[in-house]
Amino acid sequence: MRQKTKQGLQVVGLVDQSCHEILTTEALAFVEGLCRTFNGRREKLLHRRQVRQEELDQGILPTFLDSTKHIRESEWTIAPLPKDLQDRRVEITGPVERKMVINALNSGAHVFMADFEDANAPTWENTIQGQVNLRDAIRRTIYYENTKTGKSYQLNENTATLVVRPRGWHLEEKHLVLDGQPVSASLVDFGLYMFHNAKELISRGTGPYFYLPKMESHLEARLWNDVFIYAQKQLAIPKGTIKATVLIETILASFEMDEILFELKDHSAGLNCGRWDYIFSYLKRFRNHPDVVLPDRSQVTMTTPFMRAYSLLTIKTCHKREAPAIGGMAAQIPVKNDEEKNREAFEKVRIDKEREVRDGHDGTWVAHPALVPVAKEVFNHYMPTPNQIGKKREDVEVSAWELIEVPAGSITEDGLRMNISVGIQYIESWLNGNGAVPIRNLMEDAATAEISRAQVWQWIRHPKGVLDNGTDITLELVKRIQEEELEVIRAELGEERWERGRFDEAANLFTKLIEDDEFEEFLTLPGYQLLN
Ligand SMILES: CC(=O)SCCNC(=O)CCNC(=O)[C@H](O)C(C)(C)COP(=O)(O)OP(=O)(O)OC[C@H]1O[C@@H](n2cnc3c(N)ncnc32)[C@H](O)[C@@H]1OP(=O)(O)O
Ligand SMILES: O=CC(=O)O
Ligand SMILES: [Mg+2]
Repeated sequence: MRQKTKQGLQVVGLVDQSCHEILTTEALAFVEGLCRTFNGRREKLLHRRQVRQEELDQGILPTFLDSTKHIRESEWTIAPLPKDLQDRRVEITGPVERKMVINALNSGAHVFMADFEDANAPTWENTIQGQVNLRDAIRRTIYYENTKTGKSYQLNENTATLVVRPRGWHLEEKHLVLDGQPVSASLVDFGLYMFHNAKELISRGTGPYFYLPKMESHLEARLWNDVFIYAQKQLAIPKGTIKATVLIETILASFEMDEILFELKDHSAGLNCGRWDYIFSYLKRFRNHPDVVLPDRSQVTMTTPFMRAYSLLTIKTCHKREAPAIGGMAAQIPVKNDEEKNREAFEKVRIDKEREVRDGHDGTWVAHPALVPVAKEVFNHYMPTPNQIGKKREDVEVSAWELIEVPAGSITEDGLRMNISVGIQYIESWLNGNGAVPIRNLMEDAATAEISRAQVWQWIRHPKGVLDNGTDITLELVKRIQEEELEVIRAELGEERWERGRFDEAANLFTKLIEDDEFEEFLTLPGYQLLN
């Protein structure tokens, strides 16, 4: 069904009651204004990413920019933080699904990052229903009943501060078309949320707060800042009301942290270490460098030198600018029906959070409500104040070389099998509308799945792509293992789940991603063509 605004934004997709409530004429006009004003710049910045890739392919390595030295070397700070973003010691994340929104807000975490990005498969239904869920949560009318169990859900008196992550600049929303072109998904998620909720949030003593994903440069941050200025003006709310935390989750952004904070400084709420996309970005941007081959995914941790360098630099940079530096996501989640494994998983999370807080992070992410107390206990112990922005970490020195240093390690058959199996299982879930899934007792989302497929792509192509038993990793080997792993998945899940699943499509997409010499920028781009 198609619906057309006066100005020309078309809705291409099912228009149900939720759509009528969210896609009002006024809301669509607001989104259209955003798209008309900013899409040209978005496209240019995406093109710039390609140019930067070509330079990297030619061996021009990233460095701290000469042109912005004055920003790095001068004294300035971000604007003061609002009260409800000063203590962010535990942040839970999750997709914008109704039950999870309620559970996350009730979890005891200080912040809930409601995710239209890595944890969400952007079906039209998830996109619109996500907006409905957030609208209802903000107004505290949200209610959910599980008809199978009879369990009902509503908000507790005290809930987490809500922060929303719109989709990244690279994604489009095909169900909204302007002048024949799908519009920017970032502007849709941001625009609809702002339009419906900014004033309501302010009236309730909080504000429109965002997490901004997958940026590659300070110019992309400047675009967001201009979007904020425009939106605040259009909606007649004070400049600086919007606050945004930028995920440093691309290798190139780690060379521009000061500049990113500076661009957003009236709207900044600091930086976060998006470790999973960061690993993916490292693989992606150096994909044509035969020497930059990472070991098994499980061996690349936050204590791997290039990851540790990035996390410490984030803390130092943020604190110099009076900005919070939020830590990242440990992938462990509770293990059901195995106490010993569950204890080990919790211990891994505890160790990760202890390193973060002792280094100087002001808060951290958890993927599951059961992990909130774990992270909270660690942060309460080591961080008696609301944050530790006062810990300046001037002792930290990180060179350009340390940010990109290739780590040592091995590639094992288990690691290869895991990448293939997890990659396909994740894509299959995503195609079914689930963007965050438990696989082998770990949280998997779009970022972790990207690492899996990028590693296989690289290992096939580079001479260092050799298993620790001496076997060369070839496309033929990967295809054979893929067949075997599909049989394992089928046996594990059972015939019924297999038959109603989309495993053939997922396996075909995975094969295409690793077969194509042209590295696909994001798996969600071809994936989106298969999504309703
Ligand atoms: C790389 C990055 O970008 S990280 C950030 C993006 N990723 C995420 O946000 C992942 C968030 N986590 C999740 O989605 C889930 O925890 C998963 C998919 C990993 C595991 O989910 P499940 O196996 O269903 O968890 P489990 O069965 O243990 O859940 C128990 C309860 O906790 C709830 N729950 C689990 N995780 C969350 C969460 N993150 N937020 C809110 N509620 C949650 C479940 O809804 C369930 O509720 P119920 O008992 O009322 O039915
Ligand atoms: O978004 C977070 C990440 O680790 O990626
Ligand atoms: Mg990410």
